Amino acid sequence: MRTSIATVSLSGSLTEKLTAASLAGFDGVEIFENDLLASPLTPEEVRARCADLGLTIDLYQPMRDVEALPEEEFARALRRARHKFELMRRLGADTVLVCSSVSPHAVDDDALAAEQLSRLADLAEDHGVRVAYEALAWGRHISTYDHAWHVVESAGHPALGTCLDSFHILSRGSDPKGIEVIPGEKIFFLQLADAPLLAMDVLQWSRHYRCFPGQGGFDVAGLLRHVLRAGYDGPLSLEVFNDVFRQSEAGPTAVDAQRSLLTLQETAGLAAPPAPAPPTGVAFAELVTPDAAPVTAVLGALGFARTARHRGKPVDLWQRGDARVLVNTGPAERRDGTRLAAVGLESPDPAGAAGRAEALLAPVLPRRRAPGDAPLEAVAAPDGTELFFCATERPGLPDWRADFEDTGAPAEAGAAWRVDHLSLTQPWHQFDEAVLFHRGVLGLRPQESVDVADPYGLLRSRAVTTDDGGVRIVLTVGAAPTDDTAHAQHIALATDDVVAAARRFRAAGGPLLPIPGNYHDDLAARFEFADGELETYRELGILYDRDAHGTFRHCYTHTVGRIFFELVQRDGGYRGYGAANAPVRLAAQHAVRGFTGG
Ligand SMILES: O=C(O)c1ccc(O)c(O)c1
Ligand SMILES: [Mg+2]
Repeated sequence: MRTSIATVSLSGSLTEKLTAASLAGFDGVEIFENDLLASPLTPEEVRARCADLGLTIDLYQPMRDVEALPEEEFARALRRARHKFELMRRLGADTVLVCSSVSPHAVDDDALAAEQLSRLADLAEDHGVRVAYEALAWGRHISTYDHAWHVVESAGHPALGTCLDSFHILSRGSDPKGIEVIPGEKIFFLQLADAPLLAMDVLQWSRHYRCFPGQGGFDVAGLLRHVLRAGYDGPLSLEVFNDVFRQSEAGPTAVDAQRSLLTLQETAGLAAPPAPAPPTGVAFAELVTPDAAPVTAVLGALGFARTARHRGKPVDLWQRGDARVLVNTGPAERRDGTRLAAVGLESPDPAGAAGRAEALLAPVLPRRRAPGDAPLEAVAAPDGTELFFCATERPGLPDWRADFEDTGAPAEAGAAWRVDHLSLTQPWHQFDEAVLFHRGVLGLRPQESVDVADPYGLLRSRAVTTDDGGVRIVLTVGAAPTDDTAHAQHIALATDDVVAAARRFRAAGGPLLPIPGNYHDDLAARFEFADGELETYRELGILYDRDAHGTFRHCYTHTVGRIFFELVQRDGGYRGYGAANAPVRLAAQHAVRGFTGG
């Protein structure tokens, strides 16, 4: 179907918004009145610009406080409307959005509302314009879509139809099934937006927290199915009021928006991009560093061995069990200190996964291959992390390790070792985009969003995972960009004996993050432990958590550059990440930062 986006969803001048929408592949736009008023372009120039960019103007909006008014006030509304219809002729826009009245003078009288909307539609018809009437969730007397439709239906005017907006419908908990009784040709326009599930005033929620479908908690695809069953065949248009998107660059936001519509259409059965081929595990995590010594000292103390070296690049493979860490000291990588630059995702179908990623507008990375290197498909995540789709020991697929030569160093025993999860800090303005990217492009499932108190800020964290936990990526955001502790990334390593792993690390000279005694005192109050168990945790700085499924024990290494490691032991199918312990961990990291340095 045709795709459209409201200019209010993007940042910048009208020209910047239109350019971004066009580059991201939208077919049309809804022009917001404020964007036009603030533009130096004449309506004719806006029309020409849109035509040059291959965009149609699908909607002009909004007109407010038109219906169910005392006659004098309605006369003033008609006067305004006449001006706007004339303007729309200059723009070449044929549909205007009218929001349900919020005026204190509006009366609770459906017959009057229908009569006045009908008179407005008469005037619109004379100008070749159609009126799409939308119930605002906070409308004074008309605030639900079925009520708005009832008024439109009783007006019975050919130039009057309704505009459905998923936010207004779903935020009020209305049942979208009722949309199916509306004749498709009377749905003049469809606006789509998602939102996180928040308990707050609906106007504030709408004006500040909307997000693109797939980023929040509404079943927008379910609503779309009802709209399609009604016979709607107009554009799918995104109308997203969001404080963060208003501050972000329009170009990437528009791509994020288009990706949202692509996955939404897939879910609703309207499009079939290459099917998701979710990763089954983490093949490797790649660190880049100007100086390998500090981080390889940590890996060595954790029991990793340098088992192989890349044949053509300064990249070492460090391994313990199925946990693999690449340490890259390439010259291009010397600037930012030690950081996690790439993730190898174990894929049953690397080419298929890359094909889907490309279809969903993920930037495909140039293959940095030397002749003879195994083919590696890679895309960039929104935060710049390179994601490689690769295969380890899969019959019929090239093995990424073919590019590495064994060092002969024996890997330490530890069959149970693997990457449990990766925690990746997102740029503050790309959190929702990152969630949608990992869900849509990689086929991971977003979990609940969690707030974590940091002594100097508040972090938001959301895991995206495969159902079996083979891949777990924790996306985090928050605190000031200058806060190094909140912006560290980490690699969590699963072991079946965290106590032994912690002791080994410490015996090898690796400092474990010290945890305050108050924390362990509190654990004693919350849980019962076997004799000596708590004392061991206290001694090693091991944190503890329990959920309905099992238990979680974890501890932390010191930080090198932007990276630290976590050792975790999950028992009994524990599903979380120890979020309850994260504030203590963050405070402890702030406390040691002064003398262990970055
Ligand atoms: O917040 C508003 O006023 C507003 C205006 C126009 C819309 O289409 C809408 O959904 C909300
Ligand atoms: Mg709307």
